[in-house]
Amino acid sequence: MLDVAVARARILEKFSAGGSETVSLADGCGRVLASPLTARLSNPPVSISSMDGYALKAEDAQDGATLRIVGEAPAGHPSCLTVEKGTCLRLFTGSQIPAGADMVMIQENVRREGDHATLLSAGRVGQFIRKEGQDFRKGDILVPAGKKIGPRDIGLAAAGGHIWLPVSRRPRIGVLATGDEIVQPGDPASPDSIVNSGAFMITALLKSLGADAILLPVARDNAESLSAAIGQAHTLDLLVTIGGASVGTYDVVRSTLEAHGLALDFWKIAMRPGRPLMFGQLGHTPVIGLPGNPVAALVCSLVFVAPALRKLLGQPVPEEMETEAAVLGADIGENDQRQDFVRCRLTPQADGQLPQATPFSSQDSAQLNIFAQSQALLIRAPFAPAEKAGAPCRILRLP
Ligand SMILES: Nc1nc2c(c(=O)[nH]1)N[C@H]1C(S)=C(S)[C@@H](COP(=O)(O)OP(=O)(O)OC[C@H]3O[C@@H](n4cnc5c(N)ncnc54)[C@H](O)[C@@H]3O)O[C@H]1N2
Ligand code: MOO
Repeated sequence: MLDVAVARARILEKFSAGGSETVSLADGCGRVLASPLTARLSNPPVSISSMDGYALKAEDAQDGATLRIVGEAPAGHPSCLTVEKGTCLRLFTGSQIPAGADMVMIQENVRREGDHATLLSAGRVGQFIRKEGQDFRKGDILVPAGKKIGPRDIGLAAAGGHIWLPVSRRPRIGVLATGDEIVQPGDPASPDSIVNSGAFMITALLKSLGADAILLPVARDNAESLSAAIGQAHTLDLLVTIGGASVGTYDVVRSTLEAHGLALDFWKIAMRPGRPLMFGQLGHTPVIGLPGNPVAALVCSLVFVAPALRKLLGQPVPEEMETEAAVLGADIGENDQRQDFVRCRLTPQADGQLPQATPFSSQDSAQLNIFAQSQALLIRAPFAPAEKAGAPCRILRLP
């Protein structure tokens, strides 16, 4: 059986960035930036006041000094007056700093009588001035390519003068559940049916990561039904199938795909859960066959499908899975030949200490309730020895 890291590398080498498109700033949140976003203007574009008060020369800013007020400049209405020695200009938060002034005295520290202002404190050069380009300068890179755009990036892009954003096209990923026993959520329950939790869960994950994930109609365990679904594969960047990949008589996914020309790369890997994982290429479309057990399907999606999607989106993908350090919260037995992804609870520890990862007692790959309560997967290498509580370990946080 293939090693997990080798299987991951074999999958990832078949994926590269898809195309890009332009969306409006208002539609950009959650998309992945396709090329770096450069400031088209400086922020602030000129030096402005950060307080309501008076612009003056720092050399005049002595406690008790009285200055003549030469005019007023509300924000958005700059004054053409120059602040000379012995004078000041009334301004407000966001007002442009007038020529000649090099500081702002906050109005709480000024007593105004008619057109004269008496300073109630001293001041210094630059006080309460937001300098031109203090936030960023024209030409600065504001958001790097490959970043998933968040609300703060939208604000930055707006301030930088952008109304259109270059983003990666959303990869089209078809999610195909298979099985005669599979019914859709909400369908009348029968004792011999299993609800299609898998495809809904995988579609939700892929959408949250930026894909145009398409929930395909459930295919039955026969070549005709599967063939109908597979016929759409050429319109997809990736086809993900769920179930029917094992060794049972009715596990016909692989044979049907092969009859349609699937070039099988591998089938079965040394992973728990996830042993029957399959990967191949159907024409131009890669196909990842996930195991039917829903926990196995999602764990495999995190390890293999999510990084493939990142590559399609043009995002950097580290060569190795990104795991975190933790300590075991309980003793654990030795592992067999499969790399284990153990559902566990994470207990935060005091500052500076690693979280404790405690495995759930049941690790059945069909148990969604325990899976939903898990915060991480404890990763155990093939043939890892038994370990005691407190021993260092590696975890993969669950989304
Ligand atoms: N003799 C063997 N039996 C099995 C082996 C094996 O090596 N030898 N492997 C086991 C492992 S590990 C897994 S995982 C499963 C996976 O098998 P399949 O990928 O063929 O999946 P199915 O048999 O179709 O389904 C397994 C299980 O999951 C349910 N299922 C399927 N699709 C969904 C869905 N979309 N949503 C929710 N649940 C789903 C299905 O009803 C079955 O109960 O095989 C073991 N057997
Ligand atoms: O490894 Mo199968 O993938 O759940 O139990």
